[in-house]
Amino acid sequence: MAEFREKGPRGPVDHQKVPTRAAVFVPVFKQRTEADGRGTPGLEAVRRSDEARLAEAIGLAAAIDLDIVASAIVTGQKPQPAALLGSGKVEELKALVAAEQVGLVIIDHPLTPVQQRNLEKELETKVLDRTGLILEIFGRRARTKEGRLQVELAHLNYQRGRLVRSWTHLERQRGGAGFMGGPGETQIEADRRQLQEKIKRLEKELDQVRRTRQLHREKRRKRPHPIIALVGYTNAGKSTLFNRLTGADVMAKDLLFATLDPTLRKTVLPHGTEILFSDTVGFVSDLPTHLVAAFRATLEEVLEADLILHVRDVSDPDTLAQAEDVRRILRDLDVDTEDAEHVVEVWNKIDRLDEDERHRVSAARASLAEQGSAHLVSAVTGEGTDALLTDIEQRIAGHLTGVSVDVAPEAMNFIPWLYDNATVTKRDDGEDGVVRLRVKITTQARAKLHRVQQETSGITIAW
Ligand SMILES: Nc1nc2c(ncn2[C@@H]2O[C@H](COP(=O)(O)OP(=O)(O)OP(=O)(O)O)[C@@H](O)[C@H]2O)c(=O)[nH]1
Repeated sequence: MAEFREKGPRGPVDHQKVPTRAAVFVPVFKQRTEADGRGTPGLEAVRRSDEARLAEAIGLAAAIDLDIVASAIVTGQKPQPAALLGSGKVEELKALVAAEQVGLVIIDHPLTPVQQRNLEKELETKVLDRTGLILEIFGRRARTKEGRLQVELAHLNYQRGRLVRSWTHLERQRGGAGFMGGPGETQIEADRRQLQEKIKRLEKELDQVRRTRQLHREKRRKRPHPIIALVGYTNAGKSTLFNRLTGADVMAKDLLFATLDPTLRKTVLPHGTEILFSDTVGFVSDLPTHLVAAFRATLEEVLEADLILHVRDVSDPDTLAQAEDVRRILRDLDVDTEDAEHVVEVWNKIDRLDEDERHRVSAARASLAEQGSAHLVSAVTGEGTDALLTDIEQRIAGHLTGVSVDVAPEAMNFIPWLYDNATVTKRDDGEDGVVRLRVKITTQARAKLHRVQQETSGITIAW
């Protein structure tokens, strides 16, 4: 967890902007709330410690240009409707905020619009809740047009939710139904309409971008390369592993959500199988449902993957809770996380474990044996990655068969087809003009190859 604390704000540098002095507070209530529980019901063992929650919140805050000058776990009996925290606590925070000249307060808990407004008034600073913070981070990280549009849309939907809620809240205060008109309401109505229009415009634009991407995807689908998707909690080491496995140079920094847009890269496995690796957005606990929905399209890469690698940071004391969060989001996306054939766990950062911890992790892994194994790796040192690649190849090979193809000179035009529809693992250009190829091919492409062979003379195939 120290890892989070070491992080400085390393977002895209804006030289004109001095980092905002910020404070991070994690409310913890004796009377547990759903948001506070954060784990899966019944999974007490994986419930985050308060310290881990604080460390993560600081890490998230540091992911944007903030200078964290104060942080604390704030305990209370139960959430208060007015300002989430009781008035005594708010007073304490106010003093801290003033003493440290804090310009932004992050509350790692969902806030109702009323709570947010009241806290802003009391503390005399801007206040962000967890969703607001995650949206800020996403906004800064999105690179592609689609990514940017998705974030903007999620932001607007978030705002819309807050407008609607505060509006109904006003209604209730005024005595509820029957009250029509009035300046406040008209203004909110107008704001809502404007938001609605903007949302519609964005949705249309996004649709267009997606259609273009869909076309690319369909083109790719015709290719025979299996797709392996890397998923995992933010900072688990997906991009580092992606680089290690593909030799790519994707930004892998101590930067949360460095990968917001999916990145695809082709690589060749030890025995010559070509595959595409896809690096995807990092997950985080309490990812608001509408945000997951917004990224659904991006995550379609994951849904269509032949194999999903769930990358976990096993050096993080919170690794169990993080894994559970990732599984929950995957399940939301209709991925069967119990399917060990399809989802493989990769336990990363083992170089950070001492002897005892290694033992413990190995034992935990051994106990998994029945449900499919996990790979112990270090994306940084490369330990375990060869075995991982070999395992991937074995799993993928089930989908591919090897075929030998001899192409006579009169059928040379057929060779590019073969490169497009199969993975060529060996090629001999014989002196007799015959090109002898060894290829790996999907069942689908096999049927096509059979048809092409019947229509073209000069092709000999040993199935
Ligand atoms: N010691 C050690 N550090 C690692 C390892 N893998 C990744 N890291 C570090 O962990 C940090 C996060 O790595 P990334 O690869 O950016 O993580 P990610 O999962 O892609 O992060 P998001 O983009 O936030 O989803 C970086 O500082 C990496 O250098 C590992 O095997 N060992």
